[in-house]
Amino acid sequence: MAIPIPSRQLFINGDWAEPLLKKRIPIINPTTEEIIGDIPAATAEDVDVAVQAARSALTRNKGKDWAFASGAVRAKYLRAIAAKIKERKPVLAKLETVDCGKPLSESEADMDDVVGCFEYYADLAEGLDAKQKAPISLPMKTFKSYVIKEPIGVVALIVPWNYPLLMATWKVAPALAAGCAAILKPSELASATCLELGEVCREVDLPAGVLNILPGLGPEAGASLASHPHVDKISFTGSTVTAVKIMTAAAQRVKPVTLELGGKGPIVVFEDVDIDKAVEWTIFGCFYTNGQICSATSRLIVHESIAAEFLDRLVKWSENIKISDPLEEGCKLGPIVSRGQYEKVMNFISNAKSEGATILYGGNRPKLWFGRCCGIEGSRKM
Ligand SMILES: NC(=O)c1ccc[n+]([C@@H]2O[C@H](COP(=O)([O-])OP(=O)(O)OC[C@H]3O[C@@H](n4cnc5c(N)ncnc54)[C@H](O)[C@@H]3O)[C@@H](O)[C@H]2O)c1
Ligand SMILES: NCCCC=O
Repeated sequence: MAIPIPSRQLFINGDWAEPLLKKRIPIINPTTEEIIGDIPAATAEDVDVAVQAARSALTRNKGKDWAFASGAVRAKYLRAIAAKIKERKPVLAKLETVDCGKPLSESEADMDDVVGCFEYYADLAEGLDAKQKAPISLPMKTFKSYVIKEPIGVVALIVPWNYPLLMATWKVAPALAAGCAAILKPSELASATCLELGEVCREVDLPAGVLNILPGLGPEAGASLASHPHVDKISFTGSTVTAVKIMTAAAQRVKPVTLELGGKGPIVVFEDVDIDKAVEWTIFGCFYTNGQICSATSRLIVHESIAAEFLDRLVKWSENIKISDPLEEGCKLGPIVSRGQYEKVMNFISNAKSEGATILYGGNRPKLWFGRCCGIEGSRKM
């Protein structure tokens, strides 16, 4: 099924802008490994322009257009964005799937979450108005104290590829609800749906500069944002290695950061469980999002009295997972997002083997045409 891939530029100051150095990055469909389009690649030069646009958005009309508008005004935009995304769900879900490889049913669920998230923060933005200037009682009558909630300023939002539009929304929606102006830096591996958010912002007439979208390489666009003197805060989701770089850059200006990173998620199975249920949840935890989820149950600790039976059923379940083109009905496992990630996974398998692990199922490409998929169950005897 051919999906039209929109050709977009950077989204800066409410409009599309060609990257100043005219750089672009190919979009590779991980299922077919074909180049199906390209995305603009921002560099430090574009980051400067976008940061300036965001600062102007905060101060325009003395802040009354955005930063110091009522929460109800901002909520109106958030709801309008949610409505447009709901309208476009079928197209956005397909675009997400061809861009990052997750099964279509999961991309559809992500789009529902995106809509829900914008609506949720619209409610919170409205709720802010009643909380403004809440008095705080003090023992001394000569002083008055109030709580005033103000946006922190310009925020840089740097996100990964496994939930491209959803991870972006988790950051964009609260930032906008609070009255910040934002610069979103999607992952170079999956930026297509984040760029469509730019088109949605245009259609709902979001004030110019309130949201800017700058795809690009991490060390170029991402690093320039992290170290920019006029970015007030950074929110990052991704790997720990990158987080260290971002935190180091932010520390030079004592800039606050919020980090959501990866880890190793163990699932612990006791001897008194319903084995089939426990197997089902282990499989879900491990293979959802093609196994590329921060909360993946990537470490399994099973009580030894049920281990043999548990592993046996785990393998049987694994054999029944439908591995296919993620656009295909019923697909449960699509391709790994990129060649780089595929190689990382294969390295994990090879390291596990050399440390004495037994591969119970998979561990190789399941079909020749299907370049990058890998299903594995392993039991480490170490
Ligand atoms: N905790 C969570 O909620 C959560 C959610 C999703 C993913 N993750 C984690 O994300 C990781 C996978 O994502 P990834 O491979 O895209 O991570 P990554 O750290 O390689 O990249 C994340 C983002 O950071 C950017 N980046 C890379 N180098 C940079 C630099 N020097 N300065 C600034 N930005 C830079 C990338 O371009 C991308 O946009 C996994 O570890 C996963 O567990 C965590
Ligand atoms: N449901 C989204 C979880 C994000 C982590 O990868």
